[in-house]
Amino acid sequence: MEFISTRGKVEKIGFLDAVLMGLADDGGLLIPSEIPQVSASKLKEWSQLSYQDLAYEIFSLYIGEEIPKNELKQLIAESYATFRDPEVTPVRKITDKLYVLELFHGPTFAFKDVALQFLGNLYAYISKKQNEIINILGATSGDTGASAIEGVRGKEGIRICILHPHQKVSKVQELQMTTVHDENVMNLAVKGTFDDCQGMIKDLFADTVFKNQYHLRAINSINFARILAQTVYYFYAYFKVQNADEQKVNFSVPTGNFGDIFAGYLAKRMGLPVNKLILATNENNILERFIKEGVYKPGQFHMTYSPSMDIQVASNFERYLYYLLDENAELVASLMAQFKKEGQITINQENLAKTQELFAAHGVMGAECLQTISAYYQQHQYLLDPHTACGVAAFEQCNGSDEVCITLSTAHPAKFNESIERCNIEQTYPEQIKQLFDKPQYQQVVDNDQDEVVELLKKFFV
Ligand SMILES: N[C@@H](CCOP(=O)(O)O)C(=O)O
Repeated sequence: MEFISTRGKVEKIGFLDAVLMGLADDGGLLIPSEIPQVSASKLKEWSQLSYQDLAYEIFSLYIGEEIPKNELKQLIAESYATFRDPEVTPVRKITDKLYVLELFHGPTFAFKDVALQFLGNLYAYISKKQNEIINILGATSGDTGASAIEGVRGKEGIRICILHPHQKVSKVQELQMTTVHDENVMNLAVKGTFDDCQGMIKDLFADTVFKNQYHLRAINSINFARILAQTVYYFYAYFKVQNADEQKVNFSVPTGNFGDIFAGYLAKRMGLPVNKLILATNENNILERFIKEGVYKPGQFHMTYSPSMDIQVASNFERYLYYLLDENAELVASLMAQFKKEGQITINQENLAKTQELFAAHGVMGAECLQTISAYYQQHQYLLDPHTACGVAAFEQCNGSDEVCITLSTAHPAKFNESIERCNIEQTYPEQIKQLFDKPQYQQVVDNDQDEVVELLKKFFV
């Protein structure tokens, strides 16, 4: 399998090089040169597999011979041995129409662990095998940071710096990142928004001289390995809910950076018979507006009950755009340049219709989010975190009467007690989260200033 850039200006590279490159050197995003196709008979075989065996089958399609079979199996086994549920990502039936795919059984109680436990181990593997320096630079609106740090903390040959928006993540998210006092970890709290943090790291990755000199590696979903690992649970969950009366299966996906839902899109393109992808978001609803109106244009930033989705510019939108525009890299490059200059992309009616055939969207406002948490707690004794609540509210808006829906539960409610308390629900923290409150924090608060960040990175990355 070879990888190319959405902007068409990068030579084809293999999987491991794509992982190391992170953001494509031409500023685009890496994607497989062809999407592997999975036949109906293969899907039937796969439906019987454990999570780990399924991950092995799917990863192999993209990794080929680059990692020997036994070593890949070992990497997968280690990555999912840290999960608290033997199924890794179990599916719970809530009603006849609604299933919840619990993605929060990993070390940091968020879906990011599913990919980042693997990517952390993969980086350690590459560092050892190829003697590569791995200096990770990432941006987070709360979950990715903690999960990436947990994935690589203490690992030899790896350093990690995470930028998060100061005081714009939940207390537990902040503690998960900043109570880590390992020598290879640096947390920068930027006085700005997640978009500022993501903008900064994207600029630094696009500066190929700086990137290569400091061996910058990505853990955000700009890295294709993240997307790949996240496709696995779409297959796994689909197989769990396939029903006797063969109702269509939708997925409702809380999303900010378009990465998780893009993984679902990729699964569908590989041959998984997903019906509709329901995009759930909050007041920061650029993606909802794109799906409903065909205009991609950042709006006003809002702090919400679901801070991980407080994002205006969604990284993976470019990957979708590439496929929507029939893999026309030149057109993608010119539209992205236009976006940089004019701050907006508008697609034509034909492409809007294509988008709406596959996606539905609902931006869930604060009151609706809290109402959904309360209602599901009272009626089904199931406590949703605020992001999952947005997913469930979007399911209620967008699911058809002859369809079932799997909502991705992206995080454990204990990560967002600020919102849960507003519903007058008292929850018990898992022990790992309770302990965080007694630990000292290590972070540097910095201005929203790229030069200041660069100076700190130069000292930290060797
Ligand atoms: N919601 C994310 C933002 C970063 O997204 P990613 O999928 O590109 O890592 C977070 O919680 O940090």
